[in-house]
Amino acid sequence: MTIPKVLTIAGSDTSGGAGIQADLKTFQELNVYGMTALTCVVTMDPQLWSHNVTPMSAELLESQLDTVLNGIGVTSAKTGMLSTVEIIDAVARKIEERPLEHFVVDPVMVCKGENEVLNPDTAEAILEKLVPKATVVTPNLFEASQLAKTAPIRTVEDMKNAAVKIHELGAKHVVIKGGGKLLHEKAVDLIYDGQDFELLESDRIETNYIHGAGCTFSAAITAELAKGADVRTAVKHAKAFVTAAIRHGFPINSFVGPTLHAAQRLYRD
Ligand SMILES: Nc1ncnc2c1ncn2[C@@H]1O[C@H](COP(=O)(O)OP(=O)(O)O)[C@@H](O)[C@H]1O
Ligand SMILES: Cc1ncc(COP(=O)(O)O)c(C=O)c1O
Ligand SMILES: [Mg+2]
Repeated sequence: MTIPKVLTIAGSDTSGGAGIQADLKTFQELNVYGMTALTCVVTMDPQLWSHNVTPMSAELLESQLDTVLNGIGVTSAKTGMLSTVEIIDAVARKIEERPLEHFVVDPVMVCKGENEVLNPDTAEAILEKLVPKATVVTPNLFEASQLAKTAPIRTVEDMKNAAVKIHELGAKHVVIKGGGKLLHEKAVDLIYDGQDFELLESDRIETNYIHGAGCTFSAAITAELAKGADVRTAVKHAKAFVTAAIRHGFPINSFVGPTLHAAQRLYRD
């Protein structure tokens, strides 16, 4: 049996719902073989749940990328939290050395519940160095406004304008996640390929347990691409996967609730 091999280049969410943990759980659910290049470790204050990000050195990240890209090989890879400009540079260099069939860039700039960009320099580096190499880029509304350098995005029309600008940066497909924050009754995501817009709508679930939803969504896209789906089909399967995961999200303490990565398997949603 051959199983597609995939890589996530992302941070560790110690609480298990987002980051590299969400990616690996999603890969496992979707029948691909997951590998990792760790960029940083995120820990939380047990009393306040404020986040602390400790980056890896760029050298250590490069060694991990060499192991996987040069020593094994993958069909698709994704990025998540990258934390420093040096790490983003290292990722860009390694991907240039060994271009991938599919490269999904999830331009993580914020953690849910936190409003500040983790590091403003990284937003600019992601835009310049990684977005042009992306098969698919998957910003949430905040990240899309940062990449497109627009005012806050509130409507589907705003999403379309931002998608055009992000496509001009060089990404082949732009997927903007409206999620629960758009002025819309549904949870709407937008796909743009430089020609056509397609809106994906799902029921908007009333819940606070959506920690890691974006990581789960981009990991599912990466897995589906590795299995041979075209981008639109991959995004649609990923949307169904994350919607089920959100529907069965649950609290792990009084601060945070992740999505349930196993939801499709356990509940046949
Ligand atoms: N309340 C919700 N109900 C249904 N789907 C949602 C909800 N919130 C987010 N989503 C979906 O989850 C996926 C991740 O989006 P989002 O939570 O905005 O990303 P991020 O975690 O990167 O901020 C998208 O497909 C989005 O539409
Ligand atoms: C390591 C890591 N990556 C990514 C994220 C972003 O998660 P989300 O999928 O909710 O956007 C977080 C949020 O806490 C994180 O800790
Ligand atoms: Mg995100």
